[in-house]
Amino acid sequence: MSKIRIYELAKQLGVANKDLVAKINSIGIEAKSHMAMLTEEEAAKVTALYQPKKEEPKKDAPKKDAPKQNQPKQNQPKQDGQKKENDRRQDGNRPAQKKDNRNEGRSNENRNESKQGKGNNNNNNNNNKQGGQNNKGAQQQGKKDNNKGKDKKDKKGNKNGQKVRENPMERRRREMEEEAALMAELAALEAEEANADPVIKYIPESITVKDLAEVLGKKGSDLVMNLMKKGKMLAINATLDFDTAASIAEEYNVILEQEEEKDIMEEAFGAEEEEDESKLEERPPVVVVMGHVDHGKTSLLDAIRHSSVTKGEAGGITQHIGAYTVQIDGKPITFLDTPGHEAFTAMRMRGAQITDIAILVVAADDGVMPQTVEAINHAKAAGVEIIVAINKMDKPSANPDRVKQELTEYGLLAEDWGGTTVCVPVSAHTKEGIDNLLEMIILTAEMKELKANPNKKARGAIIEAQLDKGRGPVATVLVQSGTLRVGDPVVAGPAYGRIRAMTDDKGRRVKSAGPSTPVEILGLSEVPAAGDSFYVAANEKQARQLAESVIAKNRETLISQTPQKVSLDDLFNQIQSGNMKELGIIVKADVQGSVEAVRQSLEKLTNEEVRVRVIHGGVGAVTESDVLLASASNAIIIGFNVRPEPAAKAFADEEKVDIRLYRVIYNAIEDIQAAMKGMLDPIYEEKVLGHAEVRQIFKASGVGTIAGSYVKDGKFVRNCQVRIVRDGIVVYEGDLESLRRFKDDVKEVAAGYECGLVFKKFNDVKEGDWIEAFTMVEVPR
Ligand SMILES: Nc1nc2c(ncn2[C@@H]2O[C@H](COP(=O)(O)OP(=O)(O)OP(=O)(O)O)[C@@H](O)[C@H]2O)c(=O)[nH]1
Repeated sequence: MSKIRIYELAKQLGVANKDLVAKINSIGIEAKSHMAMLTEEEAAKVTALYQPKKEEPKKDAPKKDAPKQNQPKQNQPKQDGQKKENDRRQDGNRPAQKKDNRNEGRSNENRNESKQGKGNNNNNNNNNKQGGQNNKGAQQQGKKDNNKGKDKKDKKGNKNGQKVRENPMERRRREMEEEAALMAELAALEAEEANADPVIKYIPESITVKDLAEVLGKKGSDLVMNLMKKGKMLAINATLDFDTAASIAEEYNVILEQEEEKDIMEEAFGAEEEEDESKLEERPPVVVVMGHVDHGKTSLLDAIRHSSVTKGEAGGITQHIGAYTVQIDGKPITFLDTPGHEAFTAMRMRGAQITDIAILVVAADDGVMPQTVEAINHAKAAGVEIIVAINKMDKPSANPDRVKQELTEYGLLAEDWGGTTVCVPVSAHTKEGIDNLLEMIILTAEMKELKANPNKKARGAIIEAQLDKGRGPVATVLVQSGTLRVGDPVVAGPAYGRIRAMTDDKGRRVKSAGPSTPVEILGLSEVPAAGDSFYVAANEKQARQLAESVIAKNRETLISQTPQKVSLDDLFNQIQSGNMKELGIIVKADVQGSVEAVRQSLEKLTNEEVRVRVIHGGVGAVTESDVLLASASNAIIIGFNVRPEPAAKAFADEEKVDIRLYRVIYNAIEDIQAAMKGMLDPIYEEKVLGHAEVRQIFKASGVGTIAGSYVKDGKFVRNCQVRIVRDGIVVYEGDLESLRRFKDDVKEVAAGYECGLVFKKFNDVKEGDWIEAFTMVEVPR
């Protein structure tokens, strides 16, 4: 054993958890609770503390090996079952022990009791009382069944003793009292021990307060109350991460262990484990091309595969299946043929890490533009190697140095400037530099030592998929390991089926596809999503069952995850519950200067609990791509003097991404600051409750003017606010002091009833006045 929890050691030593924790702390080892872990060394140190005490007290108390000689009968039977407790029992048997020593003995016996039955325990108590007179106890040892009877005998014997000796009743009484006290203490310890024996329970990665309460065997409301008393304000439906739940559970003596997050597919097929080196073979790199609009992504991809998709598909030689492989000096490179980072991010969102290298296309005449920055951020976030292709070098206005200069601002320093980023000047038009770029890709890939085992069942990712009228669901898949074959039963998310046919990127029918090979497959039951992983199942039945489980799980996840996205309103709760360690923000503004200003001001808000990080900043409207990034990174979007594009707004609503729009930077900072402290001022909105007409005025001394009114619509409720309208003009707005029906105060008066209204500090109400009742309600931001 390398580590031991304190409660386990306490059990071994037979001491109360609390005492042990105190003792541990007293020797300078920090331990918050009995759940804390001790290293082997620490445990030994602590154990040592308890050993000398056993030996020390009596001169006739035997040392080390002696007990066996002196108290053989007493110890032997117990040794059979409980070697470790043996010594402690001796403590209990010793008369002149100090109080805490006695406690040790007792708590030990207490445990003993639970293990060996009551008789035995009584027996020990007797031993305790009788101190050195161990013989009786010793005679009783090992005869558990007879213990009770023996015990009685003991007592009788004592009584006899009293008769025979005229020894003072007093002493007997004291003894009885002592026994009673001892028993009570024992019971208390027993209860404590029962409590202290922690239970291990398993929970998922996150759990709601309600479910946690169930796990702990408590009422949800009790748990909320207890947490509240400890200063943790958590709603019953609040979701706690594992660590928070575990620390709460500790207080209830429950150890939480995390259930393995069971990915249906991984459970069925096993995680992609480290392969035996000898089985691995080199595989082609998978490359994605990213960059700003019109910087030449398509042209570059085009130039690379020597066709001209921009001028229309040439003779059907190359099929557009979403990915293709080119051979460079006999070495293949697989390109994802979907330029732009949307597809890339969509895949990443679904957990698919399929690309090895990202080519960042930057037009030499245009330089780094907003989408270039986005692309950099996306690639960095995914941990993908970036190679910069400075395109359009054929243009007279091309200025590669400016591009390199601008890239430095985003952490990319060109190799020839002393950095590590490979920058290759190219022209998709003249093909200048393309070979060099491809060479760099090969080099980078070699450095990365990309390998996979082709000799096993295939698994990989869906690159794109659509429903073809004639052929049904068609999916382009990228095999990541193993070899995919026609006839294989596959499952990809909710889709399953036996592969009917496979086509490669050149439109040729193929029978198999190895690692890093893109192929189009037919035969799936439905259209999977880009980014879904696919697996080859044992048979079609297994594939179908797994797909069905995925469908069911997706439904659950959709329901449970939807409200979990971060928003400023629940930021504080998330910080409190430990869910939020980093607040990601995307800043969009009208000018670059504002973006920078906001970035700096916001990042300064970082404190010990939460790090504020602007993961992307740019000029212009909030776009769908911003929302996509926010959603994938669980970030919020802040806009200055910009609006979201309508589609982005709709997308944000769908994805539950919080978009905040401001005109003044300071307001944004204030909001985030307030949200981090849980003090975001709520927004209130007036809600009209009803209307009444004043029909008669009464004066009552001590009360003031009572407006006898008739509720026309809605209702009036106690403590609502009112405005009195006379000839279209509001003459009073304030609180309703009292609401009565006849002489009684009432909670509410509905439409069609008469009532008496008294207004706070306003008596000038007149017949015919129109009263509007309203209340202010908090509205979600
Ligand atoms: N002079 C010159 N023009 C180029 C080069 N590469 C691309 N272009 C032109 O730049 C324009 C945009 O090229 P695309 O390949 O469509 O750019 P893109 O980045 O794929 O654009 P989107 O798909 O709209 O994001 C086209 O008019 C191309 O002809 C180049 O190397 N030199």
